Amino acid sequence: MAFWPRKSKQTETRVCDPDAKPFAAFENVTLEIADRSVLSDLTLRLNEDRIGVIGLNGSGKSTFVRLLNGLRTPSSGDLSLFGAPATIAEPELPRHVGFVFQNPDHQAIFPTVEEEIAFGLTQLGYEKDKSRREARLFLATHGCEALAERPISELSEGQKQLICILAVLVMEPRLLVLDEPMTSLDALATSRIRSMLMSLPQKIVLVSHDLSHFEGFDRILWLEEGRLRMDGAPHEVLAAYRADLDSRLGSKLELVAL
Ligand SMILES: Nc1ncnc2c1ncn2[C@@H]1O[C@H](COP(=O)(O)OP(=O)(O)OP(=O)(O)O)[C@@H](O)[C@H]1O
Repeated sequence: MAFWPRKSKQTETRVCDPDAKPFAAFENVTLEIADRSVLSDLTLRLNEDRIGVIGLNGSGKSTFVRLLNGLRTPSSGDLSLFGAPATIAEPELPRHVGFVFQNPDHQAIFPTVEEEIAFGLTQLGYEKDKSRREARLFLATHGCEALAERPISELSEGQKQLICILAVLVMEPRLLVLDEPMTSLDALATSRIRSMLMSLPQKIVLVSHDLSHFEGFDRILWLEEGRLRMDGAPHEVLAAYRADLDSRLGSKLELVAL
């Protein structure tokens, strides 16, 4: 599903400050699912324009980024989003946080591209006709006008993912959270989407296993078994992560050799 439950089209921003610095503040945040600790004791403040999240499978990356748009809530600790406690900010988060999933088929819900884009505008309160017109203009701005009437199901994976990103961008969120959005794309589609992401004015939090996607990023968070193993400048964190992967691979190879 692409969108969060909205309380009302007319929901006015009351508690969130879109310009809050940091946009997210975690204080001893822990999250349990089915009595298992998935995130443990996270304390950090997020304010950079480009933040990457890395870690092995199951380390808690997807769960972590879902805290940023209210899809998950902490079991304990304090989480503040856009200057307000997460539980209070939650109804306003769809206005401020756009979320892009790994699989566009889990996100796109309308038959055609134009309808998918227009839906976001109706959520902002546009009348149906105006939202369709504005959707067309928005697609043209991003060089995608030719796709407007195409059924989403008939698009390539790269085109689908691009439309999913545009469908959240049309709502002009302050923060774009992307959970492995380029996993199924070829090198060309990946490169196009990456350059488009880097040119956006939005703050971005990106989860990826492909470390090359973090070129030009400001900060990397490395999660391991639900804890923050390292947090810092990309060149330092990525080098440490690569070294850790190498040592793990090395020890596995030694075991195989035995
Ligand atoms: N709905 C759920 N029910 C039970 N356990 C869950 C659920 N969602 C996540 N988990 C558990 O939480 C842990 C972290 O999962 P998460 O998807 O956040 O990891 P990840 O780092 O994004 O993994 P990947 O790289 O494989 O996508 C895993 O052990 C997972 O099994």
